[in-house]
Amino acid sequence: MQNTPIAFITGATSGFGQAAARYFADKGWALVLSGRREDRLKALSDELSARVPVHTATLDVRDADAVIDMVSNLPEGFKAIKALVNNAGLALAPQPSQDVDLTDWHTMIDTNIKGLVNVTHALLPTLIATGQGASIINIGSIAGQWPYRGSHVYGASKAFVKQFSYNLRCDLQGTGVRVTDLAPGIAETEFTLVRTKGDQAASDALYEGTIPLSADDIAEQIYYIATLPDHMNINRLEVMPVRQSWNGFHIDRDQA
Ligand SMILES: NC(=O)C1=CN([C@@H]2O[C@H](COP(=O)(O)OP(=O)(O)OC[C@H]3O[C@@H](n4cnc5c(N)ncnc54)[C@H](OP(=O)(O)O)[C@@H]3O)[C@@H](O)[C@H]2O)C=CC1
Ligand SMILES: O=CCS(=O)(=O)O
Repeated sequence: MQNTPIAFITGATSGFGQAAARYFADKGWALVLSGRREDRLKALSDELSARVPVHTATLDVRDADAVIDMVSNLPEGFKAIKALVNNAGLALAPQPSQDVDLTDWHTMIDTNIKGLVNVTHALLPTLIATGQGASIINIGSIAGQWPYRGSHVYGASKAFVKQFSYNLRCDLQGTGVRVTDLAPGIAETEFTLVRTKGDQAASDALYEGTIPLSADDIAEQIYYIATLPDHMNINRLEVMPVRQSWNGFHIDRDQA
């Protein structure tokens, strides 16, 4: 266990986080896994702990005190984190800004921005102690780079993730800790079910007739970034499926 690298993954109950937990376990990493759904954490721990050491904690990343408490009480053998995967996040309200409830905007800011900041702040001393080869992998999005209708605060929160990642790199220069903004495009997970507040038909329709990224595709990229040679840092990695590209500008025209 002494030389076993440890990954700390937020949002491990579904999608990218769950796939990353499995991927890192396959490669022999020890795992600290968190999310709000305790039953799913337990099932994942039952599945993986026969192969690698696993510590789980139910955690809402929006709760800064709970994050500090969890990180300060990591059990022996799970303290020397090598890779932090800041993955917990969500989009809400795909409709235009003018039709969105303010609470949905607040939830995205509290989770995607403040939650990611809470976890990063709590783990920075540990990651700096690990030093050379440590990584912070922040899950951004193409929405942080490219505007589209209905992206509003979600895209803006991921633009924060991008710039925070770059700025962290500046401050961590000399510590050996790498920072990456991994920005996926359309990927089939529970993401759209959450975004549409449980509309399975809308979620299915989004992914129908195309080939989106899978959670496993992104897990592989996360692992690739975490295991690069110590002297290499990928600043930002944007990944889309081949069947996704950009839209044109929208022009508002008078009716003929
Ligand atoms: N799927 C996609 O197309 C893309 C997704 N992303 C980003 O990838 C990340 C993972 O999303 P994805 O796997 O697709 O979606 P899922 O909905 O499948 O997974 C989201 C995960 O985040 C966790 N989570 C959400 N809110 C909180 C919270 N307050 N505290 C702790 N955990 C939380 C959920 O766990 P629980 O509910 O148990 O707390 C769940 O494990 C997100 O940051 C998302 O923005 C980026 C680009 C593309
Ligand atoms: O972050 C999610 C990808 S998309 O829905 O903005 O394309």
